[in-house]
Amino acid sequence: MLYSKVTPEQKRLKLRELLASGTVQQFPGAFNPLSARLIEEKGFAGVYISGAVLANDLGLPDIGLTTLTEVATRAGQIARMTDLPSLVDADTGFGEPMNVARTIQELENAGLAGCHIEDQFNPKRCGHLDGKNVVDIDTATKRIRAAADARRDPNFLIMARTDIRAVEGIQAAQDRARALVDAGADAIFPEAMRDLHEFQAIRDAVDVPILANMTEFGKSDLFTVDQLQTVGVNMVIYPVTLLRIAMGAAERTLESIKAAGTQEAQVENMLTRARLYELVDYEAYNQFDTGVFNFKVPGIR
Ligand SMILES: C[C@](O)(C(=O)O)[C@H](CC(=O)O)C(=O)O
Ligand SMILES: [Mg+2]
Repeated sequence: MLYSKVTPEQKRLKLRELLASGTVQQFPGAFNPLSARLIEEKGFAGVYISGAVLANDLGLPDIGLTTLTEVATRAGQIARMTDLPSLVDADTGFGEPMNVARTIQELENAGLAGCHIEDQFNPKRCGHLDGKNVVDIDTATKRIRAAADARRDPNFLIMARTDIRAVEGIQAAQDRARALVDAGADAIFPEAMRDLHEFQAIRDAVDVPILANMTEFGKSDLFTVDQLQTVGVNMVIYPVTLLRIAMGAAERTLESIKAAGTQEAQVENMLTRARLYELVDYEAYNQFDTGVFNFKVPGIR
């Protein structure tokens, strides 16, 4: 009922354990707080909170227009719905290294288990689009050092994302990954890897956990967990999958209502009222009310 009773500290510890397990951990992207509960119920390891989803949900393109306040608020709303650890996309950290430091503390306050900070220039863009640019090594490492120094919970995961592969190639990505780890990154997100060999190259370059971004319509094939396991990936995200599916269903439903004059044909595809109530734990609220308001005190009429 209400929100998760697992504390942010416990979730961060859990994330560390998951990443140390040696098996690929799946983190689907929640597109709203309730979908985080669905992700947990279906047995996934954790929840990813995508910057693209957050921006698109507001009707904005994913080009760094969302603010720290918007991201921390929404990420906090999602994280508190689940007992699982949540990893949030903090884009380029929302400014200069000092802003990055503040970003980390706000995300800690919002109950996140960790975040990733990338080395793109602003305005940033989806890592799977062409025409990206990255900042120099000095700026990139300063962002990560500021992030690592700012956290108050040593288990809050600072993941460094590098977008350099698409600009300078896989060798540059290996070099940058090493430098980011030296600067204090706990994990590496190598963006827009072309194939499994490239994930292997990053695996060979660093000792920390690495993430695979299995976003649809991007530069990578959609590898299975078994494939990713063979190249030593620790965590896989499906960042925009649920939003794409939900919006696809919404579009088809609207067209069908328009054409048929009723939603009748779509009802079988819907989450039922009963299932929706189950997800929001409606029954527990009924019980809570009974306990609080239906008490009797002897002698009081
Ligand atoms: C992972 C990502 O950063 C996101 O915001 O979810 C995006 C996903 C996407 O646009 O498909 C990315 O840059 O890969
Ligand atoms: Mg993003």
